[in-house]
Formats: sequence, structure tokens, C-alpha cells
Amino acid sequence: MAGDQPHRRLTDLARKHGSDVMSLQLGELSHIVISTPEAAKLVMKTHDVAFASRPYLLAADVLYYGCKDIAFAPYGDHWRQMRKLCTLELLSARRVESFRRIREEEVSNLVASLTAAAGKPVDLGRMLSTVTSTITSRAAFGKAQELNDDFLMVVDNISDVLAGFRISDLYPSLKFLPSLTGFKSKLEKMRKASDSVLDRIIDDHKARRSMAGSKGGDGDGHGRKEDLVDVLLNLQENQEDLGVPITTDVIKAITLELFIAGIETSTTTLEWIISEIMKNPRVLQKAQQEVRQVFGDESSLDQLNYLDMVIAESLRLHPPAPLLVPRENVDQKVKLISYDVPINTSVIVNVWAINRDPRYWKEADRFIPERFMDCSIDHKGTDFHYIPFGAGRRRMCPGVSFGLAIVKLILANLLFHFDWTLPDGQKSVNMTESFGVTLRRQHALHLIPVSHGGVP
Ligand code: HEM
Repeated sequence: MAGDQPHRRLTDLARKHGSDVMSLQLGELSHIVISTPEAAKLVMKTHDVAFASRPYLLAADVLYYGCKDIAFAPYGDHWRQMRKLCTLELLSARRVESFRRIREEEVSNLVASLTAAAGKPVDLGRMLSTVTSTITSRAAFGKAQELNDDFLMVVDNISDVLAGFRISDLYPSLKFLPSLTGFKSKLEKMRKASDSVLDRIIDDHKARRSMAGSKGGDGDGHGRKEDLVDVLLNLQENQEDLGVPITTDVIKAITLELFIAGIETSTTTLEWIISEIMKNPRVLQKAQQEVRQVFGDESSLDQLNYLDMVIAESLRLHPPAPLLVPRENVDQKVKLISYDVPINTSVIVNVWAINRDPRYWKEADRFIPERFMDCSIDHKGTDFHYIPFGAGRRRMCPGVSFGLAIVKLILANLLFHFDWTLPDGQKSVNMTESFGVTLRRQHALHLIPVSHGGVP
């Protein structure tokens, strides 16, 4: 199913049968698929608590140390504790603001690399992935880590293995399947690769902290800012305040997840925005005009209203997580419209279908940023026909500000400093999608940056 673009197939099925809620038996597992804003509201608002858990996934179990992360952790004390930590500490507005200098430095490095390559085709997707990875790495680990090829293999493959539609995911009682298909050894190889990098990072932090005799703060006493690993180590050292212990595995799981989430979602979002504006020269010109009139540094980002609309429209058409992360009702049956959802049902919310619902969006498949003009829709998940970050008090994305801060700053710089053209012989941008837990471009995004007149 994964190779067949399930978000599109499920959309076609729902429209054909006019269904808000579809029941789907995949292998041994019962699923329901939610395809309209009305049904999404019931799942993510009315019955948010009942559907707050996640179905078991072998890949998350292996890669996140027994689901000690946030996104794949079952609903319970561990998830509650980590989610609170994320909202109040790791991804709070104050913390996101504290990473501003990191963002600005790395984006100016990107501009310098593009200036050096001006006039020639560049693999822009690869460069975007590098800059988002460096920003996230510095925010999470304190410095841009030298990530070996094995770790980069983990980054490249994780979205695919977490998508959850493999034959071994769908037949959990056939315990031999993951070994037989080679999936288990692939996961173990990935875990070994990420584990050794995470161990090294944590050991470095511990050594630096004990040398400085400090519990975090400015870390090494040389003005180094507190990073996400420091925050987690501080909490580990002060366990008495916590209901759930912060073990080293928890630190590794959370760090890996935030690192991957920061790279995958921001890179995917940027790639689709740029693909869309390359196909829509009118939008490109209008966005560029605005940016070149008002943009100076991160503090002027707030004034880029048209750019906000461009980002929102791209997230509508290309939500990075098109089927969200599935939910599950572990301890109660729920009635959804006229459908009784039995306990332990996986709930797939088809955001891709919802964000293109023709009852809410005129010319729903077209890229028209102006539709967001004078409209109150935001990224908080309050309007259920626009939910690229999910919705609900429990499982909605806690990284909205972190992600949008990166996306908007990079985009503004790309438009401010460069004009963009397609490589010779290429007539249009290929928009083929590659399905995983995030929906990426299938083909590399090669473009030519042309330095904008007189700007170095
Ligand atoms: C444009 C950027 C982003 C988009 C579109 C996005 C989208 C999403 C979506 C759709 C979900 C699932 C929500 C649900 O199941 O209802 C999610 C969950 C999550 N996201 Fe994001 N995300 C973005 C950036 C980030 C960033 C930068 C981070 C952290 C560095 C992050 C961390 C998380 C976490 C930890 C969860 C799991 C929440 C939970 O299950 O409690 N996200 N995100």
C-alpha cells in the first residue's frame, strides 16, 4: 500500500462512497479512516482523550528505545510528562527565540554557499536538508555534529520505516515476519547507528558539564547556550521533581525524535513551497516583491504577510504528514456518527483529503495563496478543514513555532537574495510524491540560483 500513495487512494475511496468515516481491515488490524473536517473534529476534539493513544509500531519500538519518544508513545504517564516538557521547556516560545542566532548564522551560510554556486544548477533539496539539520543539531546538541554516513542513513530511512503499512506491521501475530523480510535487521542496523552517535553526544555533554562543575545554564561556563540535551540532563539530575524517571534511553529517544522531526518536516515543507512557486511565476514574483521591500532580518519576518499565505497554502496542499500519526482508542468504544468504533482500532486521519475538501475550498487542488487573505484560519488546529499540524489538546504538533521559524527565515532569504530558474532542458518542476510518515518529493529539486542584482 505504501508504494501506492495511500493518501490519494484513500481520498478517492472516501469521495466515491461519500464517506466521512470508512472502516478498513488491513491485514489483522482494524482501521478507520477519517476523511472530512466534521469527522476529524469528532476524533480530535470531542473524543480527543479516547483517541489519544497510538497503535504499536515495531519500528518505533526499536528506534525509540521501547517507544520512549513522544509521537509514538502510548497515552499515559510517560507521554504526559514528555509532552509537558516539550511544551514548557524544549519547544516553548522562549526556547525557540533563544535559537534565533543559530538560525540566522546557518541561513547566512546557506546564502553564501548559494552565492558561490550562482548560475549553476544546485541540488536545493539536499542543501535545505543540510541547513535544517545543522540548525536542529545546534539547537538540540549545542553544535553541528559531524554525523557519519550510518547516521545519515537513519535520517534518510526513518520516515519510510515509521509509515506503518508494511506487511509485518499489518500482521503483528506473525512474529517471524520482521525477521523473514529482513525488516528487523534493517531496524537493528539503524538503531545501532543512531545509538552510537547519541551515546557520544550525551557523553560529551556529561564530560563538559562535570569539567565546568555546572548543571546546565551556560553549560561550559564559556557562554555556551543551554541546548536540548542539557535541559534533559538537568531534569535527569533532579529526578525528585518528576513522576516518571528520565533514563538515558528517554533522553536518546526524545533527542532523536526532535532532531528528525526538525529536519524532515521543515525540509519537506520548504521543498514543496519552492516547487509550487516555481510552477506559479505570478506567486513567485509577488512574494519576492514583498520580501525585497520589507525584509531585513528575523525581526522583520512578521511583516511578510503574503509569505505567510504562501506557506499556509503549500501546507494545505502538501501537508508533511498526510495521514498524521495514527491514533488508537485503547480503553473505550466510541460512537462516531453512525459508526461504532471497537476498542483497539487504528484511526487514520486523512489530512491530505481534508485540506482539499471541495466543500470548504474553491478550486481545492489549485495553489492560490490569496485564499488565506483576510481569513482567520491559523495553524492552531481550530478550523478542522485546515489541519497540517494535526489538532486537539493532546496530540497536535508541539513544534509549530520551531518549524515555522525555520521555514519562514530560509524562504525569505532564498527569495531576497536570488532569482530562480530551472536547469536547461527542464520545462517544469516534477511534483511526484514519495509516501512515508512524511510526504516528500520523489525527485531531487535541482534549480539554478541567480544572485539578485547587486546583493552579495
Ligand atoms: C512545518 C513543520 C511541521 C509540521 C507540518 C508538523 C506536523 C506534525 C503533525 C501533523 C503531527 C501529528 C499530530 C497528530 O497526530 O495529531 C506532529 C506531531 C509531532 N511533531 Fe510536528 N510538525 C512540524 C514541525 C515539528 C518540529 C520542528 C518538531 C520538533 C523539533 C516537531 C515535533 C513533533 C512531535 C514531538 C510530535 C508528536 C506529538 C505527540 O504525539 O504528542 N514537529 N507534527
